[in-house]
Amino acid sequence: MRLALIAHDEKKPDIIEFTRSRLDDLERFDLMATGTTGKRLRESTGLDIERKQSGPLGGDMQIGAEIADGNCDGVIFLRDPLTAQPHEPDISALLRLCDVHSIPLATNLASADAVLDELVRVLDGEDRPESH
Ligand SMILES: O=C(CO)COP(=O)(O)O
Repeated sequence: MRLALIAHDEKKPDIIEFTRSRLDDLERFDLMATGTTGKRLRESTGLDIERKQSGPLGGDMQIGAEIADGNCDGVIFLRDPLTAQPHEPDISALLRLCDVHSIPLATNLASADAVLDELVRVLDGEDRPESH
């Protein structure tokens, strides 16, 4: 199962803290991230994370493309609601694609736990041997 992790600059400490607190669960996923988020998470957690471009340079669009191709099962995107972003159209496009393709999306810490809990529940179901 493939999960995208993204955080705006003001939220990077939060995504690092979140990732540390859910390390055992997150290790079960195939992870990808926008450039700087992925770099910071690799450095601080040692997780193996595929890094896309930095968000303002097209990383949000690349994750959007993964969603459109059916290669992303969830997005945790800790957005900064108080700072204008130069690539706001890219951000809106990514959020829109989550809705188009019905991809679980968390945009703050409280919902991040809820989305991850649900994805882990699905993973546990997939891991369970089939009963006959
Ligand atoms: O800007 C972002 C998402 O819109 C995040 O990009 P970085 O992870 O490269 O900082």
